[in-house]
Amino acid sequence: MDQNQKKKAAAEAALEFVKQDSIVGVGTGSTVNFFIDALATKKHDIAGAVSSSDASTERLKNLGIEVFDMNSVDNLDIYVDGADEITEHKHMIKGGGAALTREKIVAAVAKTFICIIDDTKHVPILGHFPLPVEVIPMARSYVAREIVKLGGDPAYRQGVVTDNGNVIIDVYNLEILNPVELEKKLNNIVGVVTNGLFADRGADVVLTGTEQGVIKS
Ligand SMILES: O=C[C@H](O)[C@H](O)[C@H](O)COP(=O)(O)O
Repeated sequence: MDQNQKKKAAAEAALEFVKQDSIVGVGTGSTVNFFIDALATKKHDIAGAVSSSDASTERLKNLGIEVFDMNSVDNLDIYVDGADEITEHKHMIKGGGAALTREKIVAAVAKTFICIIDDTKHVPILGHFPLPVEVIPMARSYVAREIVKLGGDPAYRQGVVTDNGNVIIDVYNLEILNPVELEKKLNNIVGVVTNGLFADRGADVVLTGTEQGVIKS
């Protein structure tokens, strides 16, 4: 079974959490694309979706799923999204696809965060995957200098503009022993919109696609 088959299996397993007539929070990325395709098979059973990126919105609409404005939704049962890394404490690094800020907003509103991944995403300590930080463009150099003070190696993600019109700094060479604390410290730097640590609000349910099938934790 290859990585894509594992992602697809995890994504399809998330369907069991989708409640009748509900609005579903939808993340971004290759694993979520499998979820959106699966969700389309239930489109007449749900009220619609809220989306964390222009890319997911387009895919949802193309498959006939109504996408609501986030400001018109005051609560969500579930948010389904992938991750770039996840620990046994369900802390994550996200934002490999630059969608971290909208992902964090939708996740914040949802009661249950369901993380769908293949088994390569599990790590003992976060930080091997470079940590994405979304930054207001004029603050880019300042934020990079502040990140160096925190012990990271910042790299500007060339050519990438987020859906919010900002830039991404990827932080290399971090061994993140206290993700909740680092998440707060990075968010305190002026010019940072948000960072890709999802630790203060991590996942609630993890569905991992493996050779042996989907494991729920
Ligand atoms: O910005 C992108 C998101 O945080 C994705 O959820 C994350 O990068 C995982 O993506 P994929 O499912 O493609 O591995």
